[in-house]
Amino acid sequence: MTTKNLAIATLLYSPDYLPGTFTLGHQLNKLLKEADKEQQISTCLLITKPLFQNVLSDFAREMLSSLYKEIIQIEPLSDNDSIIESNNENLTLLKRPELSFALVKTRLWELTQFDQVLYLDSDTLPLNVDFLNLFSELSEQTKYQLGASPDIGWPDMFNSGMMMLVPDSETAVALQKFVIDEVSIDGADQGILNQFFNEYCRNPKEDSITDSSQREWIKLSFLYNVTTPNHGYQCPPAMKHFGPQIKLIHFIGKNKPWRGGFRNHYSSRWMDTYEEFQGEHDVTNRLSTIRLSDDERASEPQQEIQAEHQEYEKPVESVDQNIKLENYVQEECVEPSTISQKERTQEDNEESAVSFRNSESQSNNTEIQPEEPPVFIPLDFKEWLTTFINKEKDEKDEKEQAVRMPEYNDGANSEMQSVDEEDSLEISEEIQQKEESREEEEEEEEEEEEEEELQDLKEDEELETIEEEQSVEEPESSTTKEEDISDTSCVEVPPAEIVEEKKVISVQQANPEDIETSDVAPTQSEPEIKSQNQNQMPNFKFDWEQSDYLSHVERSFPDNIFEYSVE
Ligand SMILES: O=c1ccn([C@@H]2O[C@H](COP(=O)(O)OP(=O)(O)O[C@H]3O[C@H](CO)[C@@H](O)[C@H](O)[C@H]3O)[C@@H](O)[C@H]2O)c(=O)[nH]1
Ligand SMILES: [Mn+2]
Repeated sequence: MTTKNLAIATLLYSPDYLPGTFTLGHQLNKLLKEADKEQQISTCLLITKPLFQNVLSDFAREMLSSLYKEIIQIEPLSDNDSIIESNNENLTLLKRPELSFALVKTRLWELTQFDQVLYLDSDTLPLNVDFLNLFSELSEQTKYQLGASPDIGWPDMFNSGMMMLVPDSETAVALQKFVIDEVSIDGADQGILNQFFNEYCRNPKEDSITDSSQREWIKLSFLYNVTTPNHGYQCPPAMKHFGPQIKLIHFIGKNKPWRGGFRNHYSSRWMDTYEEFQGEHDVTNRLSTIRLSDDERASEPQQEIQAEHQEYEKPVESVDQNIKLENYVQEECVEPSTISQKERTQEDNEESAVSFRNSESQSNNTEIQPEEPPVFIPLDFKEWLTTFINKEKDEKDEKEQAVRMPEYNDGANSEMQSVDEEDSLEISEEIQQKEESREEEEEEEEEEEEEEELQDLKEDEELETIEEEQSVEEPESSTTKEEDISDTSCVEVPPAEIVEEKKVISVQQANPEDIETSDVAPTQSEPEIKSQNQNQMPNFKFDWEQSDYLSHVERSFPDNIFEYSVE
């Protein structure tokens, strides 16, 4: 009997998913060791070439290389731009423009050095060794088959965040041709892969593939890819029943556990694993170069960093024990439609900023400072900026760093390029002027919005008891009272940032003067405004996002991350 070459693979094409990629790699190694399958099953990371070579720091590259046995650098698909263009309409419905590039998952079929591959999104977390049973369950899998669990959004389709596949060059070619010829249902990989492998999604008339009838989706148990959040009406009792059998959890949607936008039993488990990874890989020492602005230094986040350091010195345990599975079943499964988004974010921020780790100090702190929720800092952001992103080029010229990208999706060059310095400065001034006048407009708008929100809040309170009975699709939709709730069952109400003009900004070293000004300017530091800013999560772009593919990737960060200076 010949032994099969098996692999578990994941994908990374932008640095903001690094925390997921690190945590997954760490967890995979831990579980493979526990199952004594380190030698039998390889791990590999598919990473885009420009990201690996030009964007990531040496430290990040080394870290990834130590976590994954193979680092496979991939190129965008040929015709990437036209593919993105043709899928734009459907992707807009999904409201996840950053996923346009996820079609590159079709390159998984090129990994013919392996006989079978288990693909996992970077936002997945295997919970125990049982997920490895997939290899024995599908030991007879053929190249025509794809193993995956149903998607909760449309259960006749599979979710493409966990897939068992048999790499095959012919399939890879056919699939990549299919991507060019067809429009994906969701504008990204999940749609197209379903259209290719899943008979429910095939269009016999338009289907130009010769042997498409042989292709087959093998429906796997949902326990192998339990997606969260899940607001399905069956979720609470099902979670109670099936919860202990879950093998892998998948944090779908825009809010990822490392972004801190939501919190439940599983995001806490993810956070514990992330901390465990950091503790074991000495990431905290790298973080010590972070310098906060004077104002912030005296306040909570700095203490939080110190607390983090102390935390890593002792063995990591599951510290966030106050969020238990039962709580998840009772509170998190059901959409808390009675809480307005604003209140929700405020709550989340208070919880997150106080500390994910220190549950004791959490209650104290929220009691002490109920009026002033501390600034929420996405932990990972500090790492991207200080540790994981190659900042060398930028540091040469501070002015250059202040250059703002001319237009969203502008300058779509096929190669990663650095902006010409002089041009950049001219553009910078021009953009700065535009930005200033837009900021003024935005301030006025914000004031109006504030008034509206106050009104909304009152109405939300009145509606509270009625809404408790109703199931609403997504948190974002719960505040938009103008929308007909019945319409939201399928189509999510656009969050503020989608409607808003796209903001384009480059990451720059925080200018101490700016920080002072912004500290003085009360309009920006009002807790209410901060909370509002976080709700809106505008889309920022980094200087290095000038390559062709990265120009399509939208960013969502809270405004206040730019208040931190970095040495
Ligand atoms: O900016 C990004 C976005 C995605 N990814 C990678 O691509 C994967 C897919 O993106 P993700 O945010 O995980 O998508 P989901 O929220 O899980 O959305 C669903 O829809 C996507 C588009 O069809 C599918 O790729 C997912 O598997 C499916 O679960 C991630 O896990 C990463 O591995 C990046 O590296 N950078
Ligand atoms: Mn995912």
